[in-house]
Amino acid sequence: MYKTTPIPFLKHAYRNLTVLHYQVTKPTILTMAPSISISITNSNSINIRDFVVNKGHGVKGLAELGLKTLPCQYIHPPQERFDTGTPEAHHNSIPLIDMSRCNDPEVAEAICKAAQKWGFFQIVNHGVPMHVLEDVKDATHRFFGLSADEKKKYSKEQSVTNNVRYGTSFTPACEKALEWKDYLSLLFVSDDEAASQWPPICRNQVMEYMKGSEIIVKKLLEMLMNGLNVKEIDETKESNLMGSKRINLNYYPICPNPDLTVGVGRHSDVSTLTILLQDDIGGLYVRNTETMKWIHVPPVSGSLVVNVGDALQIMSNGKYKSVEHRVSANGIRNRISVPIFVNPKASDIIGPLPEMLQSGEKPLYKHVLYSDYVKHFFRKAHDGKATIEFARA
Ligand SMILES: COc1cc(/C=C/C(=O)SCCNC(=O)CCNC(=O)[C@H](O)C(C)(C)COP(=O)(O)OP(=O)(O)OC[C@H]2O[C@@H](n3cnc4c(N)ncnc43)[C@H](O)[C@@H]2OP(=O)(O)O)ccc1O
Ligand SMILES: O=C(O)CCC(=O)C(=O)O
Ligand SMILES: [Fe+2]
Repeated sequence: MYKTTPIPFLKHAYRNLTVLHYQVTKPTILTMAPSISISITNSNSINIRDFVVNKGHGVKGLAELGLKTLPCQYIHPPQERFDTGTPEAHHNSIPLIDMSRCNDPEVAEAICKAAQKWGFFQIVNHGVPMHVLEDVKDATHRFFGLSADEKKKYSKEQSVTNNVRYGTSFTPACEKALEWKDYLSLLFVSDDEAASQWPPICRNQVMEYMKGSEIIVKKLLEMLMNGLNVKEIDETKESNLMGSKRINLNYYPICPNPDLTVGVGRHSDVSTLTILLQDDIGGLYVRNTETMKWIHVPPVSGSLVVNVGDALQIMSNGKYKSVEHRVSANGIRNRISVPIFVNPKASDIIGPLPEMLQSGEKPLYKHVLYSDYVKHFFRKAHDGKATIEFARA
């Protein structure tokens, strides 16, 4: 890698139009992804959005240019940046729950309490084999190790199906500041579709992870329903709770100025439950809804992070909380995470469960078509807890 001098030169205050100018000392070839090189001379410039979003290099391709400074398109306003200065005391973190005694009422109680207070908890001894977790992490690194051209085959523009999507940031077209993350999003429709459409480099490992987590997902939802006095999960409820699954592979490359940007901005998930596998790097922060402070979710080897999504907050009429969370960028190591979003079916209508309203409780949410709800989420930049207002009664 050759040496470059001052990067970037910020042309305009606003990001969409900004062109990043490089000044490069001799020689003028920057080596990037294995098979690609860009020739940059003193007069050359590249358009960041075009390079990252349209050309499919992603933020990983950008990071691999050897930037010394964060491009202005990624600079977030001060109030959205991470102040890692005063972390909450260690005891005040999300619960870590041992699922090996999953028929013990105390375990069920701990889960329901965590879903009410934190909306987040971690589980160990969950029954998903360790090699399945390791394999899907390796597969994630393999997918993002592909060339930009290979990955771009799965982009919105080129993918033969809407159910497979490679992208970067969250909604680049709507965002004032981009997020420092690339992703591959896989909506599970059927074994056959996954076998023919998911990228061969990771599909078996993702399938194993998805199938391997089915038992614990069911168990968690049963416990949570029990806590709402829902004794039987009939066909409709089963569809509302776990009628569809989406698995995202997230990649957060090393960032030149992690303090100025975010990996993922403040949001709540639109799922029923999310089961998240993170590696050992750390960077996920959860809002403590009582103090409003951000709490770090420490990586625990072999654990899975579980969080309540908006669909479950709506169905439980607000009893279980889908809590705001966000991810920092990292200046030293690349990070990956693999969430499984367990959702209602797109065609389901969701609202507070009848059991929640039996005793005269007022419905906090109206009934909404789930696909309308998700489209609303995907139509805007991350905006914290605002999404759920779409379903407010
Ligand atoms: C990426 O960064 C993220 C992602 C998240 C995700 C958190 C979740 O909770 S995901 C769980 C979402 N639930 C489901 O997927 C349920 C089942 N699926 C559906 O209901 C449908 O697939 C659909 C989501 C409603 C989309 O249906 P379709 O009619 O096929 O419409 P499209 O044209 O494909 O999409 C509409 C609109 O949304 C954008 N979009 C769709 N899928 C994704 C995706 N996986 N990632 C990002 N954006 C997506 C798409 O761009 C379309 O907008 P256009 O403007 O392009 O038309 C949390 C945090 C993150 O940082
Ligand atoms: O990477 C993480 O730890 C969390 C990512 C996340 O919140 C999401 O994909 O919805
Ligand atoms: Fe999330």
